[in-house]
Amino acid sequence: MNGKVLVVDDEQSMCELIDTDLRLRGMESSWCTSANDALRTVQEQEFDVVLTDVRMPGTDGLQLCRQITDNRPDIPVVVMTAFGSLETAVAAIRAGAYDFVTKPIEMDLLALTIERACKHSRLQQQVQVLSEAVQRTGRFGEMLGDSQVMHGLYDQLARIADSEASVLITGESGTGKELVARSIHQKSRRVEKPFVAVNCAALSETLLESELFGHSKGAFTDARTERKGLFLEAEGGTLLLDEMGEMPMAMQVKLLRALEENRVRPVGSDKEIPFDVRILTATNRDLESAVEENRFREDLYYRINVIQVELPPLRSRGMDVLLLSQHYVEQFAERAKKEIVGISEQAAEKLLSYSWPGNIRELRNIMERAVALTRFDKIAVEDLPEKIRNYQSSQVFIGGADPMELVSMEEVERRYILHVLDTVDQNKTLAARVLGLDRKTLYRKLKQYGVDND
Ligand SMILES: Nc1ncnc2c1ncn2[C@@H]1O[C@H](COP(=O)(O)OP(=O)(O)OP(=O)(O)O)[C@@H](O)[C@H]1O
Repeated sequence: MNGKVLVVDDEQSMCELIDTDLRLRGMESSWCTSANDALRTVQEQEFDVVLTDVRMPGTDGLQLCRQITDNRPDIPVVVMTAFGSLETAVAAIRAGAYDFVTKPIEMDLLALTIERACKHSRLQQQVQVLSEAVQRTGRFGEMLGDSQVMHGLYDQLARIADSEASVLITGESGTGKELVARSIHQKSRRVEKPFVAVNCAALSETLLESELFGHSKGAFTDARTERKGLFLEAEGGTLLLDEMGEMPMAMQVKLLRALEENRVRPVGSDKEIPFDVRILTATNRDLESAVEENRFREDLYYRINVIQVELPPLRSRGMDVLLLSQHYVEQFAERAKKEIVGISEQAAEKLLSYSWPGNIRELRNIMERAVALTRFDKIAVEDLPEKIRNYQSSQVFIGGADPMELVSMEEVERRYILHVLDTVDQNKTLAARVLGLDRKTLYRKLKQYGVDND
């Protein structure tokens, strides 16, 4: 056990007894015999928990509890009440106490309560830090994230925002590809001009062609008026072709021609119109395999993939899960006019160990639901869906199958690198970014481990 406890009791012998016991359990501890002394000590030193008796001459334990929760809400207070005095216990909780224990004190139970309170206090501090981080750092445009892998991404985005090169944005569904495209546009010199996005999977081939290139009046049955098309609507700005992997083959040919010539020919027209648009594409498909299987044109692939931006899955972004959760809780709580400050420690643990197949979109939906459901001032485990509550994570078992097995640092490194690779679906560029290694070093290490580097 670790943590620092301030024990307050007007009986010195009681203070000494608890103090000694807590020290034996590995905790740090100090004691005072009056509430006023305690208030002073809390201002001078940092504590994880205050444990106080209720009945004391002068300022009593309940008043002390009120003053601490008003001035230092980050320090949980545990109150000691006499056995059978339930009213006092209720009054203590109302005064803001984290929990209570009854006298005569059962030391194991007290230690457990204090341990829980310490954990709670640490989480509170973490939430506070996260909340400040949401306000302050870890942002690129509208994107949030303070993890190493996200900072790597922000650097890359800052470098490419002002170039004119086509960018292929890849990543699992819900990882923020559209948001990245918007951010690139917002940071580029095209920012004053339009950003236009089109979902290539949502339209049939003919509709997609007239959506992108426009059509002349009477070009087909429904074409009663002339239409400009998205390439021309985005003039001077940026066009995002989303779900590019779904684009029909015949359309791919037409798109390639337009990109090569920087001109579009509206459906039913014989005039070609030049355009000045930066093209961004996004896909959650593996386009390289699609090229190999002849489902995607190789020439178009090279044309759109001048620069590739790979978005890491949420499960490889570490504490960003909590940062984003906190952000959405604040957003939805404000909308619902509910007083919710954050996420309970237990709920945070569940969120951190879940695998997030639907990434940030899934997390956003889950937080919206949790805010609507919760009856507490913090999102609790019961506010989370069953799939998260019951999720069995395959945690990194650095020690291997046998928990008693002791291994060398080198072996720990090998196991961790392989674990990260598994987590990002064997994507070596992403794994290198998560690990903070350059690709060459990662390749060298994988070669040492006998992993195929193709
Ligand atoms: N880093 C981030 N910070 C804040 N919100 C994010 C972040 N990434 C994604 N989101 C939010 O998550 C949701 C999904 O993002 P987006 O639509 O950009 O994902 P996508 O990868 O394009 O998904 P799909 O492949 O399904 O089209 C949006 O509500 C977006 O605002």
